[in-house]
Amino acid sequence: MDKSKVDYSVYLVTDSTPAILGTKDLVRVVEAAVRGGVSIVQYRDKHSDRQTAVQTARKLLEVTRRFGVPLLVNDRVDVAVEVGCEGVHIGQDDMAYEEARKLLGPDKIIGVTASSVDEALAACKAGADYLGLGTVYATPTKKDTKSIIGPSGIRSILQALSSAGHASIPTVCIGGINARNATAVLLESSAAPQKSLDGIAVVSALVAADDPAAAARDLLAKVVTGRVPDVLRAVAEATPLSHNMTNLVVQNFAANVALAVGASPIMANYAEEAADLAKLGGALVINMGTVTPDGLKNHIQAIQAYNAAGGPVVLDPVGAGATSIRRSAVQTLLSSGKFTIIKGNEREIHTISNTSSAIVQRGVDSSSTLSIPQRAALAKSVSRSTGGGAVVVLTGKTDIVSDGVRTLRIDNGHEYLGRVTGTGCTLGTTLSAMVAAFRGKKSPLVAAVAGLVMFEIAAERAGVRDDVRGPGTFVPAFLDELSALREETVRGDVKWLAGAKVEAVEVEEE
Ligand SMILES: Nc1ncnc2c1ncn2[C@@H]1O[C@H](COP(=O)(O)OP(=O)(O)OP(=O)(O)O)[C@@H](O)[C@H]1O
Ligand SMILES: Cc1ncsc1CCO
Repeated sequence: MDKSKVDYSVYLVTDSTPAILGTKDLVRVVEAAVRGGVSIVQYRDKHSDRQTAVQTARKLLEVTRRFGVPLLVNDRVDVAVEVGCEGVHIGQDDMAYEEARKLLGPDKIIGVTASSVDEALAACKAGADYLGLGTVYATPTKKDTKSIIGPSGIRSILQALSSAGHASIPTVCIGGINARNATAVLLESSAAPQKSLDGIAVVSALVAADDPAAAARDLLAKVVTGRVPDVLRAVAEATPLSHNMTNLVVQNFAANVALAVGASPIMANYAEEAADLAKLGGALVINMGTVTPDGLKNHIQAIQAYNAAGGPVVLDPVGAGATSIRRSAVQTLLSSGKFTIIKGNEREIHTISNTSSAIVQRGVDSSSTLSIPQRAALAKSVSRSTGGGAVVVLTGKTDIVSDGVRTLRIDNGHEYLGRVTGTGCTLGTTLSAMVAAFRGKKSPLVAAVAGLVMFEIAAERAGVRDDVRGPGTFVPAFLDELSALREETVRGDVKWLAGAKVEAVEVEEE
């Protein structure tokens, strides 16, 4: 397991006590929660004897390995060593970091709890792989007021970490976090410049839940939404290059949208330039809207240049189902390299899908519209079928975003977006800015959701303005609102985010 790729978004800490677990089976609860969106599990059991702890850890490991998420053991390093799980979490009173590292070796994850700036800095210095910051709020089991630091304590620690050069250490907050307070904690702590939380750790919000999978989905949507300001701030800070190889219709609109969201656009269709441009830390948009044989050759060369430089590539297969040329062009593009995001409407994404998928075969002919569960299954299966694990964004009145594991729906937007040409294309440009600026954070899914939420809430705000009387007056108002959302977010005013309609959706395994 590559430690740098661990996703800390929704971090489940188990509790086997009857007061929290009740009479349920812990392994089943964990399995349901992981299916719902938990990205990392910590087995915490202060009471069982060693043999029981080893047995339970083995059962949990069987579940977490099946879903590809890491399992850590709280405190009991010997149990972690015996079962060979991905690492441990240690508190300030538990075995010292150095001793744990000696027993586990360099490749295992060691997380450390920190309740103060000093503890956090010491843990970073020792070499901890991530920090659990808290206790945020008192809980029935943790009333020790000394360690209760609230969201403002979290923010102070994050600020100190970033000033001390530890901005890249992953952090989760822990202690009394649940679906009701998660958004507030994430937004308040993300007011710290440069550094915000990577996730939330929860105990009873999942272990005591009647439906742990639904509770995990709910938390996942909140964590992803709570990270939107991070992405927008990263764009504002980096002003990343958005290199567009796009269609003839949207050149000017796309360049203006790039500027409004905080990126630096260049419309450059000559692929010989791509190797140089790829070195500038931006992202490439490949839009097939006005495909030509020459354009296709340039697209392939540019995709390969960005792949070689490790730069993100957004594919927009415009009109992919409309002609046989486009059908084969999109296949040529897909086989020519890797994509970070593939964005298209239902017909386009369906065209590039592997139509052996039962869900797709049942639902689609040229005129049909898929239900939300079918669209979610389609996005997920297309993401899985692209070997590199591209995030698939399926647009429409409801947008679906899937990274092949987690699938979310976004219900924001305004009908004027469907009455102006090129909104899909300029959304592609927006997404390129987001993935370019957020690439160090390794979460193109979060970047994609941020782009969608910003784009669509800007459209909602523009759509209700008094000076907007139709699609014509909508376009300039939309540019204004995109720009205003960026400015508000940079100022730390994220009230607009309360209007975000993001939900995780359950997708049946095929
Ligand atoms: N009726 C609607 N209500 C709300 N949002 C919408 C509506 N129609 C489209 N959108 C939004 O508009 C954006 C573009 O999606 P759409 O599916 O229209 O793209 P497209 O067909 O590729 O567009 P184009 O070809 O014009 O570039 C998405 O963010 C989508 O959510
Ligand atoms: C109208 C049109 N034709 C080719 S691309 C494009 C822009 C919307 O996708």
